[in-house]
Amino acid sequence: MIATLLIQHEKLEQLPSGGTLSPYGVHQKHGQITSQALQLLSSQRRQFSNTYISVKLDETSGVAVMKLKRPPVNSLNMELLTEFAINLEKLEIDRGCRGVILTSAVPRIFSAGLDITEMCGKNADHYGEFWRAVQEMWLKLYGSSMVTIAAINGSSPAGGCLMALSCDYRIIANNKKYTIGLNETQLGIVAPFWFKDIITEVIGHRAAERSLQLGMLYSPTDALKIGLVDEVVAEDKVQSTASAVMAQWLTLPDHARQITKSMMRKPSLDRLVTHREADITNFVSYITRDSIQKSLQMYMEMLKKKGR
Ligand SMILES: CCCCC/C=C\CCCC/C=C/C(=O)SCCNC(=O)CCNC(=O)[C@H](O)C(C)(C)COP(=O)(O)OP(=O)(O)OC[C@H]1O[C@@H](n2cnc3c(N)ncnc32)[C@H](O)[C@@H]1OP(=O)(O)O
Repeated sequence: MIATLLIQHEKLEQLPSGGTLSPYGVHQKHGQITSQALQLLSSQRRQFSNTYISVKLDETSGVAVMKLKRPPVNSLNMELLTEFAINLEKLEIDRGCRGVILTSAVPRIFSAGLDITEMCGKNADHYGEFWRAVQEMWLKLYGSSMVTIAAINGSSPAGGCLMALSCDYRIIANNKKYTIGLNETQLGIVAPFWFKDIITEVIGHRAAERSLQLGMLYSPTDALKIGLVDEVVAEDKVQSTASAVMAQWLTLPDHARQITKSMMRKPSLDRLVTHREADITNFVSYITRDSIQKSLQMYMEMLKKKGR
């Protein structure tokens, strides 16, 4: 028992931020064994935090709450994406964790999507590396065998919406100011095929086509109407609803649910895995176009003006 806990704890030890997805060891430092074991046995919660992600795992329920914490808008830069993938992988291999609630620590924002500054004014190698990190985040989240619930406590455009779409269930706060959707065309860019595939899976072909072409951002109630989210609840009920839904999902045997989830998601995952390198090459050649760089720069200027 103690040995298992020690290994789990080692798996969950804080990794330095900005690390890579390389495997990490499970060797324990001998001098720390007793105190760590005692600490673990007396506590049902484990927490760890990186620069942009915090995780709290409740060992009694087997549910982790993962929060994005990159103010002002949780835009997804390379470091956050990498930390996200590492933390999710750590939870994935932790036997004590069966479900993850994904939410934001930043008021009024779930995530503003990909950090546009990562896609502007950099070189091709950077864009390639960045896109690989975006793919990795998605493969880990969409491919997770755990129950994943998005507790959307703020606006969630583009890449933020993709994260929510990749979860098993979406709960959004009932606030007209919050919007969610894949608005890429409004930036003058195209959502890649796997963004398109996932929104189509969730809301159906007709709604996805309209939504993607027009780069639509929906209020919570409109998002519910088209099935982009599963539930709209009062702002102060988002977390408790997420916990209640999670408890319901976790009443099912993991084995049956996981195989079913995998059956449903495997074709989309395989499509990206098979075309991963081509997708990176495509992204780099697309994003380095002068016209695309100009569109993104203009969009950033517009955002900055609006903020003043
Ligand atoms: C043919 C083949 C095609 C292949 C295609 C391949 C690839 C291309 C596709 C790439 C996919 C892209 C996905 C994305 O996620 S792109 C990002 C899209 N995101 C957005 O459009 C959201 C923009 N932001 C907002 O709408 C708002 O900021 C907000 C999230 C609603 C929050 O509003 P508010 O609270 O009023 O905050 P501010 O607008 O004042 O923003 C505060 C500061 O944050 C900066 N900001 C905002 N969003 C981003 C972002 N996504 N990236 C970087 N920075 C961002 C904003 O400029 C403000 O900065 P300042 O304080 O310095 O002025």
